[in-house]
Amino acid sequence: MTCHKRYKIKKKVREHHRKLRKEAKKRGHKKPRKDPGIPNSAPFKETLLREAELRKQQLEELKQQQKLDRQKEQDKKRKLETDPADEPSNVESVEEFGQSKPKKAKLSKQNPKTVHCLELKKVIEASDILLEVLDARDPLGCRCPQVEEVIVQSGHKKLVLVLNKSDLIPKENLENWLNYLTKELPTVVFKAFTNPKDKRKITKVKKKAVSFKHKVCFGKEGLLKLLGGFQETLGKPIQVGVIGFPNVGKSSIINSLKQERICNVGISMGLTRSMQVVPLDKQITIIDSPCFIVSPLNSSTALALRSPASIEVVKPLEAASAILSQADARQVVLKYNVPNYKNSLEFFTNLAQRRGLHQKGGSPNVERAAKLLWSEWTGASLCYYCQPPTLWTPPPHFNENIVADMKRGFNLEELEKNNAHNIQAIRGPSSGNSILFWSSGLTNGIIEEKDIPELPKVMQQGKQEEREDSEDKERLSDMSPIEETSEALPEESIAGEPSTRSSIILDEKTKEDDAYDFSTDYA
Ligand SMILES: Nc1nc2c(ncn2[C@@H]2O[C@H](COP(=O)(O)OP(=O)(O)OP(=O)(O)O)[C@@H](O)[C@H]2O)c(=O)[nH]1
Repeated sequence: MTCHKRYKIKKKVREHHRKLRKEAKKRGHKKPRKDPGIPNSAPFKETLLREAELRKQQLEELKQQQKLDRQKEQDKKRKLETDPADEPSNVESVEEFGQSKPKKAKLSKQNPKTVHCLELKKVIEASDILLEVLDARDPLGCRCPQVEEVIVQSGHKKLVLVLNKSDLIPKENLENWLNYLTKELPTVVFKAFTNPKDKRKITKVKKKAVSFKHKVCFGKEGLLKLLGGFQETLGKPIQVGVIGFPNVGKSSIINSLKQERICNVGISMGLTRSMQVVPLDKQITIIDSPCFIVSPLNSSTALALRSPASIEVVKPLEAASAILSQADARQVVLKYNVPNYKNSLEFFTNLAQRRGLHQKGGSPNVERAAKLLWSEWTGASLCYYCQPPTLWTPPPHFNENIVADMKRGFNLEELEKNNAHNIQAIRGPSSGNSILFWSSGLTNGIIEEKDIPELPKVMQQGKQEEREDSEDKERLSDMSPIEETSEALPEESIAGEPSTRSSIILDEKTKEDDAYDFSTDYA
């Protein structure tokens, strides 16, 4: 927005408020007095604030309940009005990437978990090699035994582990994990290209200037050589599927390999919703996939860290408390610069005060503090690490024959050399600067649509509306990807669009500014 337009709006708003005040004065209304809150000198201020916070939460829960009840009633009414035959009952078969708009619209009407499962199965089916991407901060927690079992049972597919985000863990820890994982499967140490301006809002003009050519990424050559070598032994073009839990960096790896912003990347979990085919060269094609669906039977920490927020309902306070319970309290206190805590509520109260997260009246906003911690632990900058188990025990779906079979056809010596070189080159944090975390182990996933638990009807409807909204956004983004995504996802920029196009859009916007009509737009 231009300054001219902004100042014009501000002026009009001031005038409008002045007018309202004048009218209220004429009618004899006085401004209600502001609540000064609890004075600092009051005894038990903390307890009182916490009680107030609890009361507010209860009130919100009540409101939520009422909203759900209202939705239930509306749902009933709608059901009576519409023809039940119109409802999507059976799962439609998903078309290939590049599917037509009406088919996309049909997909969006399905349970998103079903769509994820279908797309994932398609990716597994279409691939010769599957790259299971693991967040180096919790590699075991990013492995899904159910998906691995399907790949092993297929008999002829290869599984390779990619230890991504290796810049976020200490070097010794990275070495230990590499030693542990290579006992089982070929493992590649990787650090994908990430946008340094991840957390800031980037202007559209700056965004297009970001080039991949000079950005730091480790493990690309090693991975390409590994895939190239395998392709040569096979003697035919290969398809490589990239799979994993949300936010582990699947799309970032593809972008790094391609040196282009070809896939959507972002801090929000579950961004990729359908498979995307990216040809690397004539011989190798990479396929991006939506994330695994987490089984509700997992521990609450696994659910908090691995559930895509776009399709799962997770309460921030519960999720953050679960994460906190498995982190080293001493290091957490040092990292967040808060006093020692006895329970998670006390920690979040302290954190909210420390970060200036207050509600009206001055009470600490515990909910926002919990959200902040949760987003940091699922995001892309917090350094934490887990220790690998002391003894290597193969998962039940692996035996020695399978391990040997999975390694056949790869040049493992070259891979080892590349990994050693990358470990030396990657600058990770020291163990004092990162937080020790106790992993919950392998995370169970759902691969068959029939295993997906049914959502309560009311929630289905809520999610349906959300999806329709995002479908509309998608349609808009088809017209101008950079424009749209910059507003939806300020944290991370998205796939490449010819730079001229965004500048045209900017020009058009600037022209529009002068044509702004306050009386229609503000009213
Ligand atoms: N520090 C660091 N951050 C990374 C790395 N790789 C990816 N990220 C960040 O992790 C976040 C998630 O990356 P994505 O590539 O969108 O992850 P994804 O697995 O495709 O996510 P979904 O589409 O949600 O399944 C982004 O903010 C990336 O910038 C890495 O090697 N190091």
